[in-house]
Amino acid sequence: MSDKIRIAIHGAAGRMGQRLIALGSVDPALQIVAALEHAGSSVLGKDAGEHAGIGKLGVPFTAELKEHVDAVIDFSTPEGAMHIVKFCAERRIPLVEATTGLSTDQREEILEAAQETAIVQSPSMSLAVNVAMKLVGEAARALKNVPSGVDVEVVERHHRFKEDAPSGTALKFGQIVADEMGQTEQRHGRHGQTGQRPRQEIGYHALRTGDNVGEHQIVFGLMGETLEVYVRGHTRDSYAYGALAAAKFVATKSAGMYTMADVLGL
Ligand SMILES: NC(=O)C1=CN([C@@H]2O[C@H](COP(=O)(O)OP(=O)(O)OC[C@H]3O[C@@H](n4cnc5c(N)ncnc54)[C@H](OP(=O)(O)O)[C@@H]3O)[C@@H](O)[C@H]2O)C=CC1
Ligand SMILES: O=C(O)C1=N[C@H](C(=O)O)C[C@H](O)C1
Repeated sequence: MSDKIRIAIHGAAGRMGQRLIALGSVDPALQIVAALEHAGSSVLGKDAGEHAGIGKLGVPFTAELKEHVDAVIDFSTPEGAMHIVKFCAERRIPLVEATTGLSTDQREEILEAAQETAIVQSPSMSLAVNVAMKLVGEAARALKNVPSGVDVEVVERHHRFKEDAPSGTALKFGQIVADEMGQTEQRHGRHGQTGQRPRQEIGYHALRTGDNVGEHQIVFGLMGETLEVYVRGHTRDSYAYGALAAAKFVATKSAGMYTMADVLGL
């Protein structure tokens, strides 16, 4: 019996799924044993390695997980995510949950599932983004009492295929700021006779252009100067490597909710 960590990828035919198949299959600590897709997918039965452009892997796309696995990684859709969260919670299978665009209720359900199994959840598995989250928290803490006020806006850029806006990462950056500075409102874009900017809001601006794999710019605007934290992905592999590290981390953990800061030791 191999001592490799056995993983399944959910949403395995997608943009992220393909990179996880490609990178996971050459990681000596891991074995990809299942490539999961939804029951209506046109790829069912096809080889996941061939679909990912790495040649035959011997792992066909399936709609149901039958194999024993040590962890599942989910990059799919909110509906897909809720399906696999329930599945993993019922069977106590550790889960890496990366899908964004989740509703408040769905996030609540994931928290409840973490009472049954170990879950690493983050809107970004990237090392640079998670370090940027620390920096943004630090900046918000340092600036929260500036007497003339600080305006915070989050600008994010992603590819034209992205289905949710603003990105889960942008919302997380905003949450980190609000937890420190106390803003109570979200403003999504501006148009027309908006009036002066209220203090208590965080502005979000979502650009969708070309094949951009993800950029986030957190702007702290003061009177007389501006501080910006900017983090830019060059390739989806930055998210995929983080998710594979999270799978190794979560595979041996007991039930609970974990973050990428836990995985990365930040
Ligand atoms: N946390 C992070 O670091 C990152 C998170 N993401 C998030 O991951 C998610 C996926 O992104 P991306 O790979 O670009 O998207 P894609 O649309 O390329 O991939 C999603 C895949 O999931 C499949 N799918 C759809 N519904 C279900 C279902 N019910 N069950 C199982 N699979 C399903 C899709 O199939 P079909 O095409 O047939 O619908 C597709 O193959 C998004 O929410 C994105 O925001 C992305 C990058 C990084
Ligand atoms: O859809 C994407 O591509 C990405 N989605 C995540 C998000 O919504 O924050 C993470 C990353 O920026 C790429």
